[in-house]
Amino acid sequence: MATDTRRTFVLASRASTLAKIQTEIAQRALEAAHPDVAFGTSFMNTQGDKNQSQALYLLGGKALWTKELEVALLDGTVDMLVHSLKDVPTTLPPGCALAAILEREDPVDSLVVKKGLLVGGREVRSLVDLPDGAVVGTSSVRRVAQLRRQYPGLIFQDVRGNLNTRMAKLDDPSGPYSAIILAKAGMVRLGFGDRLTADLPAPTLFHAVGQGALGIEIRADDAEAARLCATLTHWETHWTCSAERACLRVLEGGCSVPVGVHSTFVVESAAQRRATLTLVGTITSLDGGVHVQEELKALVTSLAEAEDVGARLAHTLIANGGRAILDDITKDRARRAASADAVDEESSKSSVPIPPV
Ligand SMILES: NCc1[nH]cc(CCC(=O)O)c1CC(=O)O
Repeated sequence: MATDTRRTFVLASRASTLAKIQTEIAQRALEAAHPDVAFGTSFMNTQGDKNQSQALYLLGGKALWTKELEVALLDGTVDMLVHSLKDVPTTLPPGCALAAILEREDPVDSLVVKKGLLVGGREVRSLVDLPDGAVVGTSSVRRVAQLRRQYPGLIFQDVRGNLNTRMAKLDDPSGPYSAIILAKAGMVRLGFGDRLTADLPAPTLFHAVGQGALGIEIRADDAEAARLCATLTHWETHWTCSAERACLRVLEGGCSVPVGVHSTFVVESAAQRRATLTLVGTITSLDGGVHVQEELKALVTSLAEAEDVGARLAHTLIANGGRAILDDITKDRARRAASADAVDEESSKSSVPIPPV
């Protein structure tokens, strides 16, 4: 089928600096692969960008960053949504489909220490260098749950806003944060790689499902967009991230549940698409008290087999203590959402602490 060269494909994303950079990455890759086709861009603010006061945990994490974009996609205003894959719900709305998953950056979480911070006259190089009572910013329950367990002396506090805003809050001399924790991929894409103090790989932090990868979402019936996007897919990333997403789909969570993963994908044969996939999954209670961790390793020869590894891992996690943790979280969220509704608009603008301790 020949490409309709008269059509301009509009790529869209949130309007944050990171989202724009990511959209440009996708646009450049599409332009390189399809020099005869025209690609444009469009940027918009989503609910997740607008609601900066309420804890992410209470907002529920469902389609916060994607919904408005999907409306524009489905009504034909735009054609391709460029997302951080970790922000894409595991089940897409009817009529939407993931058409590409680009090669993953390092999915690790990293520590960023406040500019010029000294403890006992020394530079802070890792979390162990921080004194008891130091405030560490992160708005992810996954990070907080896992770190509370290992660093009970530290105080974890919500920090919202796009990456630039968070960095400004960190470096504010009168601000509370000694350090913040962010996804390395976003920092590198933004050109803030030199601010990363230390990586926090598993088993310190199991990263979020899909972290570090970009996904392109299209209308499910747009065969032409699908064909253009398919050339951008990095199959190793696609299979790995699809396994992670299959796990999270079974756990019925979004970015608001403390689920972490660590994946390794060893290609046995690129020509035959055969690989050994090792997936570690974790579910941690919000106070860090209970941590369930399971590992599954399998030879996979198709996307479906990779997804099956993820789904099976989820069932093992559920059976071995994960169900109780997830049920507690559901109950806790309902209780907190009810009490948050009761406070007035003004007081809900103060920073909302993350979960119960
Ligand atoms: N929800 C925020 C978000 N979504 C994607 C990234 C980073 C880039 C990536 O994971 O690809 C971030 C920021 C962060 O977690 O520090």
